[in-house]
Amino acid sequence: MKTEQFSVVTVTLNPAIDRTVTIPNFTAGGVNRVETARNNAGGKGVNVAAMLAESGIRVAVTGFLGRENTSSFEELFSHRGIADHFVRVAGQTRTGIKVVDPVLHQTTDINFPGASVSAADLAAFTHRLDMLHADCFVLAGSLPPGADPGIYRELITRLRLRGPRIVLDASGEPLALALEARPNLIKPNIHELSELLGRPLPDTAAVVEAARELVSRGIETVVVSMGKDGACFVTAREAVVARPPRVEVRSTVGAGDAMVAGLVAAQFRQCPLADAARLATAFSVHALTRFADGAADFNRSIEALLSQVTVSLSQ
Ligand SMILES: Nc1ncnc2c1ncn2[C@@H]1O[C@H](COP(=O)(O)OP(=O)(O)O)[C@@H](O)[C@H]1O
Ligand SMILES: O=P(O)(O)OC[C@H]1O[C@](O)(COP(=O)(O)O)[C@@H](O)[C@@H]1O
Repeated sequence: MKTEQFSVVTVTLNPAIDRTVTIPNFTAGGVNRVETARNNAGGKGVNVAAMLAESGIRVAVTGFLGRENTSSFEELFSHRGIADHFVRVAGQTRTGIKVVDPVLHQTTDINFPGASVSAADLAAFTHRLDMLHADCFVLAGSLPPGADPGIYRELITRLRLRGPRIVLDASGEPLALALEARPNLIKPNIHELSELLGRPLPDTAAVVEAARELVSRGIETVVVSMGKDGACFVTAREAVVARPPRVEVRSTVGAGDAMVAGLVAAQFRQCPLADAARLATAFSVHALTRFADGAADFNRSIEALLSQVTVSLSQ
């Protein structure tokens, strides 16, 4: 395989098919009846790539796909013009259940661990990654069984030699270890950041302070998403908070991934932090207000949402 150049490469080591079921008044411990059900190819880096492709950015995807159920992924990639560099491995890509409750307005995620990857699979993936060149790499999501928790740290160190920007969306031990390799941008949600630092983050001021702590450890940009309360965007020079408008949420699945996609798109526009916060939030709100089937005119939808986001400076 010869080397190929892209604007963005997203890495999803543990992709997932999202089976979204709509259940009005979903009750844990009770009998629940499904109103509608649908399957979408997903996983963090896949969702980021799908949105970037919609916005017109040339993107490739890699990671591991179980060779027994690739069709929904292949359809998505060919439909969106995404270059498919996933390594095929034995077995099936996991399917996760997303319960959307249109009455109680909440989404319940049931995520599975995923199929194991072997040492040979990991070697094939590293070889594939070496062939892919991009201005920006996005490493996102949980790890499949068989991958070392330090894998993001190692991948960042390896990619760093080639000089791209590196965005990481991870949690738990893989995130903690990866920080040592200093990705350019991370986007934990408030729960992931609280777990990382081992303390509660009761308000926005506490979140900004925690993000500054990570900036002081050498991460250029730390973005902390806080669900309906918006997100904090923090660099060494400034901190801003972006609040989404009140919208009718169809599903929160992929809202964080959309924010990552918006942050990457903002890098290509060379936006100041406040504009990047506005754009990233508009991407998230776009994802919240429709199911993952693509908008008739993605860029027009984003433009319309930009003015509805409230951005303010933080202390
Ligand atoms: N219920 C909601 N109402 C309005 N905006 C939301 C809602 N949930 C998420 N968002 C928007 O999506 C962004 C990312 O969502 P969040 O749930 O924090 O990410 P993650 O999926 O990574 O946990 C938020 O910063 C916010 O702008
Ligand atoms: O890799 P993880 O952490 O198990 O997450 C996978 C899940 O996250 C998603 O990418 C959605 O993530 P967000 O809701 O955080 O944006 C789903 O498509 C997928 O099922």
